[in-house]
Amino acid sequence: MTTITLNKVKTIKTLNNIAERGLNVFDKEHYAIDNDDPNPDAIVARSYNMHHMDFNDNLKAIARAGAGVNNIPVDRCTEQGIAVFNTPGANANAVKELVLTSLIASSRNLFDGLSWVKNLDGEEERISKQVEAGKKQFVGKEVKGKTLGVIGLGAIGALVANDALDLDMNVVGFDPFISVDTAWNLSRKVHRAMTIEELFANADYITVHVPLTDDTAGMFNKETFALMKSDVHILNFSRDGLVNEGDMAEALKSGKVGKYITDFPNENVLNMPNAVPIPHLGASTKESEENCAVMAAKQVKDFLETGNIKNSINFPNASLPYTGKKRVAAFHQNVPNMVSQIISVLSNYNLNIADMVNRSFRDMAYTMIDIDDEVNGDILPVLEKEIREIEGIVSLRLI
Ligand SMILES: NC(=O)c1ccc[n+]([C@@H]2O[C@H](COP(=O)([O-])OP(=O)(O)OC[C@H]3O[C@@H](n4cnc5c(N)ncnc54)[C@H](O)[C@@H]3O)[C@@H](O)[C@H]2O)c1
Ligand SMILES: O=C(O)CC[C@@H](O)C(=O)O
Repeated sequence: MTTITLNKVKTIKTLNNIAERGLNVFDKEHYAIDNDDPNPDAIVARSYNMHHMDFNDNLKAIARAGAGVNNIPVDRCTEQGIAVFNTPGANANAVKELVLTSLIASSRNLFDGLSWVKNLDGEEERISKQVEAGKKQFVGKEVKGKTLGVIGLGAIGALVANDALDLDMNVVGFDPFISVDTAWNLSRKVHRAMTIEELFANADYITVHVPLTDDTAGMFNKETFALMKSDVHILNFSRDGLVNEGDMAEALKSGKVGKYITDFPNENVLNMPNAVPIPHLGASTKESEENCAVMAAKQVKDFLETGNIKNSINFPNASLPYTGKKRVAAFHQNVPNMVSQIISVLSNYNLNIADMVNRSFRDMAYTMIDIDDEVNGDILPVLEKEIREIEGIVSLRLI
């Protein structure tokens, strides 16, 4: 087994509450969790909005213990050479369970019924009379035999779609970018809609599981509501920005949308009739919080110690077995000659290459080169300086 030598204690800053099992991945000999350090090596966060934050030059990685990364200024991180990670699928089961719970509970008017009954007062006999007289206002609908439209068949959407079949629902899914892995896991009984309009036209319930991006923002609006059945129930456990909330308020008032179940309450939602606001509980289970925190911490630790990358959203995935030899890890523009220029610096110092990997992602690329020879500590700063000076290098580490 290769022993990894860390020169100094690295600091990890956490934003939000990160499960202890995840933080324990960072052994105390080599890491300090220090939320006051202005120059941490890495940040681990959940939904904390980082758009207003400045990032120090020492920061190498940000890990989102969760799926959505719209709280992170990803483009700015890429410009500064900071790797951003997330934890795909680690909280999917938690969200799926709450989606299916809310689907049935809201269809049965359970949330309204519970608030009503909690406000009843009087003696037992009077309460039971009020219950029997009042319950007719909460008559609901069974989901069996109805059609659920699932927009986005990724980690969460695919689980929801498969399990809704077990509720005897018809399931229609729409995802033009579905991954091969998810397609394999999706039941053949899930009907794949060719257009989102087809899904809108047929669904009695619609649940959305896509990231918030420039393309998906406001995808629920008065034009798309017009394509839906009347009294459709919409479940949003993805992000509030997917919905034009002014249009949603109108659609709820007119009855076009029967219920809007959302994990993202705000002032608008709280004032909407028939909105069911849930306090962002989708991923809030012990299991999911631990899964996400452990996965995020392992990815960051591996990146800091070996340069290897898994589940980054702005760096390419790249992996080279770590043998303990001196490793050059460079994040750079995806343009010709970068690798040869780095190798040329190494060969000027008569350093032989043991292994290397070069991967690209959009405009950027990542190169790791293991040096076969013992490198004299004195030349490391010179090597670092010369490689950094190559045009197109964004960030560099000699690990
Ligand atoms: N409520 C919560 O606590 C909670 C927890 C986890 C995730 N989320 C949100 O849910 C989203 C989905 O999570 P996930 O883990 O399933 O992510 P995922 O990346 O596994 O799946 C997203 C899917 O959406 C698809 N997609 C993208 N654009 C689309 C479009 N225009 N139309 C249809 N499909 C489209 C992608 O192809 C992908 O398959 C996250 O981005 C996050 O915002 C919320
Ligand atoms: O951390 C949470 O509780 C929510 C996470 C969720 O919104 C996500 O995108 O993964």
